[in-house]
Amino acid sequence: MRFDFRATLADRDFDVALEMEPGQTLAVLGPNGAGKSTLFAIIAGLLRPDSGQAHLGERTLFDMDPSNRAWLAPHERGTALLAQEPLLFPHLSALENVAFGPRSKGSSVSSSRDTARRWLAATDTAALAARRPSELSGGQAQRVAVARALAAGPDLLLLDEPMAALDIHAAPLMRRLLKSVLAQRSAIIITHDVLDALMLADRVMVLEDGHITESGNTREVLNKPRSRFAAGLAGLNLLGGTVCAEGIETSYGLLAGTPEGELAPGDRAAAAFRPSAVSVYLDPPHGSPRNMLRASITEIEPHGDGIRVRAGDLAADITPSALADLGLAPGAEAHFAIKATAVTIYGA
Ligand SMILES: Nc1ncnc2c1ncn2[C@@H]1O[C@H](COP(=O)(O)OP(=O)(O)OP(=O)(O)O)[C@@H](O)[C@H]1O
Repeated sequence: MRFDFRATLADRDFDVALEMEPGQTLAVLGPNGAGKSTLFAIIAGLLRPDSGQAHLGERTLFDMDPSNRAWLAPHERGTALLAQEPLLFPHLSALENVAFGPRSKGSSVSSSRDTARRWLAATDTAALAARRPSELSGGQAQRVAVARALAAGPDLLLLDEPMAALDIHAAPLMRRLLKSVLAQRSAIIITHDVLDALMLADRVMVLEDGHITESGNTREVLNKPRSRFAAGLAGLNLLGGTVCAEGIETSYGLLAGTPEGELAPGDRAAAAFRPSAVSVYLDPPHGSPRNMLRASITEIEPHGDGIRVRAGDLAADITPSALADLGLAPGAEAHFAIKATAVTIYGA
């Protein structure tokens, strides 16, 4: 179902507009306090915005315009919210939890239970039907919660970090389950995980300080991020600057790279490159490559099997033995070499 939404909420500095085509899954990414939960609360009818309106298919979820005011209660909206924690009714069995939605929509007891059994089967939890939530593992309870959300037949599914509370064994199972249930279904998923965005979403939207800073096709945004936040998620360095004849002039120095799309001198652009493509030297090496940026080291931290060296917005991945050889420490001036072939430059 088509969904359009626009809302402002002054005391949270929230101002967001978005549109979704039927069957699309949108991933919402953003740092803590960006407004992701606020977005869901307004869509689900738990929070009133100051202005704006939203439509889901033919239904007006809310319209804050005084001349046209409309407000649907949460249970009338056709939305279902799946929280980080499963939030199942503790006194009901898994089957009764899942049957609750259809039952409260007026289905008979037996037909609600049939629907519940179907969704328990679809979420691979049929064998757990008689158990209470306290008798389920975290992963099992979250799968039952997915069944409960879907059994209500929502037109828009809201998933708030559904993998966050799961351990490393349960998360891949849940991801696979969501991949199958989200196909052809309108859904918005809040996530901090780039893998979820890539596997589950058609589009991503980056929310920062209550405003959208970037949105678009998932692969495109992660391959060519324009916001620092998306670049961080994609594991890329992102430096902004101005296009010049040799490449891009950044605050760290000139960077040559491969331009993508039409770029003219003077245009604002971004340069993206992997930290693994950056080498660190205390003294500029002889026969130095073209891209040599000078910066002061701000942090040194473990990263996977290696070491990540940061200098402001620049990150380089080096080996522990290189760190020992170089004797790097925060505060030291260093030279960061980046092969031009590893740098992509595109319009910002
Ligand atoms: N109940 C509340 N009353 C007033 N302000 C709130 C309330 N909840 C959140 N805020 C504020 O609204 C802004 C957005 O918060 P929100 O919880 O929507 O962010 P979020 O992106 O979901 O963050 P997180 O990733 O930490 O869950 C923040 O400035 C936050 O302090």
